[in-house]
Amino acid sequence: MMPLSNNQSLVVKAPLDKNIQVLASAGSGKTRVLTERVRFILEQTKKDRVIGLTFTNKAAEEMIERLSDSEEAASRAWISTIHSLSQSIIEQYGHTIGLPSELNIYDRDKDRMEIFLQSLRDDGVNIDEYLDVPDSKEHRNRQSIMQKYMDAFSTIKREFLTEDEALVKFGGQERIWKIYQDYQSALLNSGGIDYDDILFYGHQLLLKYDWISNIYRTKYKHVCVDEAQDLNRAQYEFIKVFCGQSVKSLLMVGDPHQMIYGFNSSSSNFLCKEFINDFEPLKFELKENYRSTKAVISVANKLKPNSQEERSAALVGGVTFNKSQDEFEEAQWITNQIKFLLEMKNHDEIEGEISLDRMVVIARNRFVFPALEEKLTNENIKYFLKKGERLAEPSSLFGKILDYGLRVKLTPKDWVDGKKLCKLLKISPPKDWGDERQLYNWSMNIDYNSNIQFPELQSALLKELDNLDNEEPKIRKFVSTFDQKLKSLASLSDNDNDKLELEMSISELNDFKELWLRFKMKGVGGSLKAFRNAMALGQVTESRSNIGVTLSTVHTMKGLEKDIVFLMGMCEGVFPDYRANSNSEISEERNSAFVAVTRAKRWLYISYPEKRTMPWGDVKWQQPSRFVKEMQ
Ligand SMILES: Nc1ncnc2c1ncn2[C@@H]1O[C@H](COP(=O)(O)OP(=O)(O)OP(=O)(O)O)[C@@H](O)[C@H]1O
Repeated sequence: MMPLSNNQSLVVKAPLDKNIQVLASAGSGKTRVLTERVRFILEQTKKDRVIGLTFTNKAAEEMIERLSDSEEAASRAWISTIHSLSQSIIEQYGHTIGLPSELNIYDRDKDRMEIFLQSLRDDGVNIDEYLDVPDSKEHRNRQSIMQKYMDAFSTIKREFLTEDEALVKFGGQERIWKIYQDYQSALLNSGGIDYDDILFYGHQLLLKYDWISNIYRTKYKHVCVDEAQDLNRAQYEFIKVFCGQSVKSLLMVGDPHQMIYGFNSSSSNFLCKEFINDFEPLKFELKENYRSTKAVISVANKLKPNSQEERSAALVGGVTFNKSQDEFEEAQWITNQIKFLLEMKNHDEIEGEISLDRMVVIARNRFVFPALEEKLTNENIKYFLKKGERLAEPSSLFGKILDYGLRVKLTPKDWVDGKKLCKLLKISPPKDWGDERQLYNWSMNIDYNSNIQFPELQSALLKELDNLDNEEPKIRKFVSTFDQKLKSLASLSDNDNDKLELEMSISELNDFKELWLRFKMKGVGGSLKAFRNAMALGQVTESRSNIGVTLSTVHTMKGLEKDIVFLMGMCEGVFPDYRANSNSEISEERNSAFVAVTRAKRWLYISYPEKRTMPWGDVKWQQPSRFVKEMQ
């Protein structure tokens, strides 16, 4: 491995009892410095433990991978996302503030909405009548009002707003606080919490009970935070109270130019201002870009003047711009470039053979990709869409029953999933929720003559789910039983619809098995509850090897790099997004463009179409993105 630069080394070897701020540009080796710092702390001390905090599970895995050769790291370093750390605190001590001992995390937006609507009904609000308007425009309008409430609840939790602050922020709506509190109680009454609550309650526990925080503070003397430009109030306050007065070694690394989660209430102020005021850290800057060629750095610097310094040994590289008539011609152009590069095979600037796995096509959002996907498929070029950490919704009836059934089994009070299940099974929902044997009862109530697909199979599925041991579920056996059942049904069936349903069911059962195996490999537990929560927190998303050229949104490519980057669909309205109007929103779009560009190690191709077909069929003229104009 290349040695650390002098500046990187200064950070890694800084005194162990000091807080440290590192402002570092794209490709300057942040992740590298962070992992080497963890290694250094472990080497220099005999017993000290370190916590490394990241935003995504992928980033945590990347760090664990880089430290995998260190035995000390295995026993004395805990690398985790901020949410996972908080979740484990809640699991241990949540009962002290009245949280259920078995946590159910409502990870789907529409489930949270259902709980919100129920809390309004309980309050005597006739919300169903309100939402049931025939005019479709008005209907959407009212739904979006409800969504605004949900967003407000998230903001209250992410920004730790008090009642008064919430009142100011949401324009003097006097009832907002009461409505919010009712939603919170409704969540707890359904046996669960939502994603934002994880940090909210974790913070509350650490703040209220010194004895709990001291357990962690005594154990972990060093805390290292990656991508700290993306912290929001809840995350920052959580870290702050986690460290308290006794942790004297808090390292925060970040790049203000790459702050792209403003919609999550993130702000680089936490790294750049509050951290300085609260922790008085030593300050370091890393500007040299070790990743990219001169050509890429020069374009990045046009978007963000003086953000990057060229390393003296940087290669020349290349940036190409292309204007196409429409998105189909653009897709053709990219496909041609890919073929040309593959035929070239070798080039001095690329280590090893030029192959599809060295390439990524990045766009502002995933709706830009269809034309390209079609072209790549026609030309037999393998590709895959890079997924975020959220799991896809199941689409077969079997997959849905498996998913909702598991949730209800673990949280019998979870009426949200319970009701969905009853609807699918065409049985009437119970009056009271909480019966431990609900699934078994429902399996007996299914009417085999009703028109649900494969009622006997679904009934058997509920029974087997009910049978699973919570602590030591025999998932392999469960999966193989249903795999056989589904395959034998498929061999008997001659109805196309049924065959399609069975095919999807088999594939979703397989996904379930893969998730389980991945979960088991992680060694974070073996119970069904731990499994479900790992799914909710995105800790077990796809491990399947991805083959071909990567298609990714900017946000999913954060922190990663490829030799060859295509940046497509660069029109005004797409990138920057048409919803970005204020200065701060546009500046965040610029950060996103900067992140996209700086993923490139060697060559960058930037393209835009002059016309695009809208989802409703119209063809619309496009303006090239202002960012393209700046970069050209
Ligand atoms: N001292 C060094 N010498 C040579 N290469 C280095 C050095 N430090 C880092 N690199 C390489 O530079 C690239 C960028 O490093 P890394 O991913 O750690 O940067 P980063 O600052 O986290 O990037 P970003 O914020 O843009 O995602 C990697 O390929 C890494 O191996």
